[in-house]
Amino acid sequence: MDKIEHIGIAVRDLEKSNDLYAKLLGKSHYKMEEVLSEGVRTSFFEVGPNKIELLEATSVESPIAGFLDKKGEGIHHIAFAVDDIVAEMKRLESEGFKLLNKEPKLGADNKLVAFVHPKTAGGVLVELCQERK
Ligand SMILES: CC[C@H](C(=O)O)C(=O)SCCNC(=O)CCNC(=O)[C@H](O)C(C)(C)COP(=O)(O)OP(=O)(O)OC[C@H]1O[C@@H](n2cnc3c(N)ncnc32)[C@H](O)[C@@H]1OP(=O)(O)O
Ligand SMILES: [Co+2]
Repeated sequence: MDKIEHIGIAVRDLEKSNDLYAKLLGKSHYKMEEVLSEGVRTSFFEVGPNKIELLEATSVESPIAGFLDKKGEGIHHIAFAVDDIVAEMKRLESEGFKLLNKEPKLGADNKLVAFVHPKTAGGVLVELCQERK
């Protein structure tokens, strides 16, 4: 794990939350992007070497919709930057963590991503992110 790549925050209204985080951080988001496969619309803010990723559900099946229903708005996941996501997935599996996807999948912000089940990671949903070449 190289660094915290982003903190994912579940929000109900992306535009409203963009305004809130722009006030909080003193700067606007630098991009918005929809990830159809995840049923999310995202908005990214840069904070030094790290990022904040706001996530709004675009479908009722979206993991974000389920999270909002059960827990409301708030921190959803922590994403770590990795050099070799396949190797890292294998290492985590060998350490007893449960991966939520067999292969890396396309994420937002030009990344390959994978997720670790929160029940095997101390109650935290962990995302691995590898920069797509
Ligand atoms: C990829 C685009 C973008 C990017 O950065 O590139 C993203 O980050 S997309 C983010 C949205 N996508 C995902 O979250 C994919 C991975 N998530 C999942 O597969 C599910 O959400 C899962 C498996 C974490 C939970 O699914 P399920 O609907 O089965 O939820 P339950 O409510 O039954 O949860 C089971 C158990 O886990 C706890 N839980 C659920 N979500 C979280 C969370 N975000 N953080 C911590 N814990 C979580 C939940 O409370 C249940 O625990 P229990 O003790 O049984 O109540
Ligand atoms: Co993320």
